[in-house]
Amino acid sequence: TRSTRPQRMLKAVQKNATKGNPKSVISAIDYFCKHSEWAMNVGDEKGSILDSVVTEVNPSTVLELGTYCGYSTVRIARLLSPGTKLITLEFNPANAAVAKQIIAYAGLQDKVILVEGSSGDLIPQMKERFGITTFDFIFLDHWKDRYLPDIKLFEECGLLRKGSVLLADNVICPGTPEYLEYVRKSPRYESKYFPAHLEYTKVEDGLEKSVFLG
Ligand SMILES: CCCNc1ncnc2c1ncn2[C@@H]1O[C@H](/C=C/CNC(=O)c2cc(-c3ccc(F)cc3)cc(O)c2O)[C@H](C)[C@H]1O
Ligand SMILES: [Mg+2]
Repeated sequence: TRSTRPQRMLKAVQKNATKGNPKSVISAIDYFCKHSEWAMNVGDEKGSILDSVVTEVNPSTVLELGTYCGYSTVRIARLLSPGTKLITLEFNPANAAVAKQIIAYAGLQDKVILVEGSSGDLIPQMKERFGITTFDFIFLDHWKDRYLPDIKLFEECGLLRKGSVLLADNVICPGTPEYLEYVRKSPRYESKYFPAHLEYTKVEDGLEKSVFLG
């Protein structure tokens, strides 16, 4: 049967990237998406903004919602200080299988805990399963209509502290209007929009950075 796009992306990484070199894995995926097949990775332009926010926060506890193929997982994990791990949630087993191999090809498997399952089920388990008190940094890049219910779940589960940073992809395209309204109107968040473009296109998109005020 025909391969899937994630499988073809993995092949491109294995063919064009250097094992153990995260930068080359990132470049190989971006090249594949620009010259072979578009895919919904955060991409190089928004990825650079993601890099700068991760570097600024220098988080000890990190969560990513929506691993997909692991592109942003690799971008984030390569910047974490020694001993710090990121937890990434992916509910599609086929995506998780590809992401696992891409993360391993980058040599970052020891810095990543990939959990198969739905954020709605897993967020309430973070404390007991992973010994998390609060998250320093959260990257939201899963189904866009799940950003708002999941941020409310973080609040309910006491997983945010004064200064926790949430960074959300696609707040313009495809768009997350309810989430955007919530974080921009709520007195409990200080929100800032970083304009950019939809990965590998000229379409407007951007990232919303929201700091929890406690
Ligand atoms: C209910 C379970 C929720 N909890 C969940 N828990 C765990 N994992 C979850 C959950 N919900 C989803 N996932 C996983 O995350 C991934 C899903 C990612 C979704 N991303 C987009 O839809 C998007 C679209 C465009 C786009 C823009 C323009 C276009 F024309 C077309 C496409 C661009 C972008 O940058 C985008 O990130 C993965 C496929 C999916 O299995
Ligand atoms: Mg996205």
